[in-house]
Amino acid sequence: MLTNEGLCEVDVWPHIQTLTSDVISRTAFGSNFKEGRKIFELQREQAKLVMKAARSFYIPGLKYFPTKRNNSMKEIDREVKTTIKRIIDKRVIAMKAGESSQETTANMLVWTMILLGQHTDWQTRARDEVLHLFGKRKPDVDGLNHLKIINMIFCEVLRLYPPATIIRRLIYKETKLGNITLPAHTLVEINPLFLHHDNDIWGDDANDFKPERFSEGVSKVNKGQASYLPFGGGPRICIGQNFAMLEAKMALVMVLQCFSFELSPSYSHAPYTIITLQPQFGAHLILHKI
Ligand code: HEM
Repeated sequence: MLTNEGLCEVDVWPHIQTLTSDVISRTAFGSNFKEGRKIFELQREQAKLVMKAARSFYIPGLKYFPTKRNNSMKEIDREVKTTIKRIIDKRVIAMKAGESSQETTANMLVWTMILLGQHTDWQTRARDEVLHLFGKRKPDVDGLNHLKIINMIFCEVLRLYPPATIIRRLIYKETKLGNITLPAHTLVEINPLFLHHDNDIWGDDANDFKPERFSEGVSKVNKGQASYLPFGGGPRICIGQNFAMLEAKMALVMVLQCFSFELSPSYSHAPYTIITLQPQFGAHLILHKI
C-alpha cells in the first residue's frame, strides 16, 4: 500500500467503524463477537432506512403497508432478533447498550483524525505527549489516564461534532423552563450540536478548533450551566463515557506512534446525521509511516 516515499491515501472511516464494532462485540459478546458484529452491520443498514423514512412525507398508517422499505426494515429487525436470540441461547450475555455505542465512539475517532489531519500543530503536540509517556511501547491504562493534550483534543472534537445530535426528555409533570411553562407529557429535544456552537456561550470563535478551551477541564468550560452535553446529563447520562474515552485514547495513541497524517485533497467535508453525526463521503487521509 505504501509508495516509495512511505505514504499512502486511506479512507479511514470504514476501518474505524470496524475497529469500534470489534471492540464492543468482543467486550459484550465475548467469543461470539462475530455474531455481535453482524448485529451492528444490520443496525447500520436499519439506521439508513429509518432516516429515509423520517425524511419522507408523513402519511398516517403508511408504516403498516408492505412497501419495499417497510419489508426491508421488518426483515432486518427479524434477523437482528434471531441473531440475538441465538447468542442468548448459547448463554452469552448480550449487551444491548452496544448497539449504538460503537457508532458514537467511531464518530469521535473519525472526527478526531480529520481535525488532526487539518490542524497538524495539534497532531504534533499529541504525538509529543504520546512519545513522552509511552515511547513506542504499547499503551497501558495508567498511562492513558495521564494524557492531558489528547483529552483536551477529544473534548473539543466532541464539542464541534457531538455524535449524538439529539437528546430527548419526556416531561412527566408541568415544568417551568425559563419563562415558558411546558405541560406534562411534552417531548423536549435538546440539540447539543446547536448548543456547542452557540456564540453567546462559546464566544465568536465557537466554530474554531481550539482544544485549549479545555485546558482546565470540562467543569470550568460549563461555567455551572449545562452548556456542554456530548454524553447527555443527569440520571440518564451515558454510562459508557469512560469506556469510550479509554478505547479512543488507546486507538489514537497507537496511530500516532506509527503514522503522521494530513487531510487528502480528495476529502470533502460533509457532516451528516444517520442517527449519529458522520462524515458523509468518508475520511480520506494521507498517511506517512514514521
Ligand atoms: C463517544 C462515544 C459516546 C457518546 C458521544 C455517547 C453519548 C451518549 C448520549 C448523548 C446518551 C444519552 C444521555 C442522556 O439522555 O442524557 C448516551 C446514553 C447511553 N450510552 Fe453512550 N455514548 C458514547 C459511548 C457509549 C459506549 C461505548 C457505551 C457502552 C459501552 C454507551 C452506553 C450508553 C448507554 C447504556 C446509554 C443509556 C443510559 C441511560 O439511558 O440510562 N455509550 N450516550
